[in-house]
Amino acid sequence: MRISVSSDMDEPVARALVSQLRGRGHDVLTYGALRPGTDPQWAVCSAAAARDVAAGTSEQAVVCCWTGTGASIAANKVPGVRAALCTDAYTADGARRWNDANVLALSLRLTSEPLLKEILDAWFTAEASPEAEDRRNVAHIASLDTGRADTP
Ligand SMILES: O=C(CO)[C@H](O)[C@H](O)COP(=O)(O)O
Repeated sequence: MRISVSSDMDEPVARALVSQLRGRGHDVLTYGALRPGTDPQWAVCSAAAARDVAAGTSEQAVVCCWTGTGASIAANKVPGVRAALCTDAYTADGARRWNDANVLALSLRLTSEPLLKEILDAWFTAEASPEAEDRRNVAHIASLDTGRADTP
């Protein structure tokens, strides 16, 4: 699939991320410090990658910053985006399964290359739950995006 990737810092793990995604056969579009000429500020490059997902030009995105928090906050401001900050494989599995997350946020500080592989394995293996309760939660997130929440 096509995946947009952003990072505000040119760290070895960010480069490993791009390389691992390409190695898995994905078409990777980079932003920020990974792509000279684009704005490397975490709020800017994370939102750029997230907007690709909202626009449908990328199926998913991975947004990175030192803590992962700023990248996830910025990505989640884009309507239609469900970004999840994942620091382990279990969380990545749950983010895809229960949250139907379409953007993976990573901490450059906490993610080693072996851990990155575990997180990506879980992220790309898990599928969104078809359970009614899970779909209702995800639909509620969509209603929050529009400002017309379906419940208080
Ligand atoms: O984790 C981050 C934001 O959530 C940034 O990566 C961190 O603040 C470092 O940014 P800078 O190099 O601009 O100080």
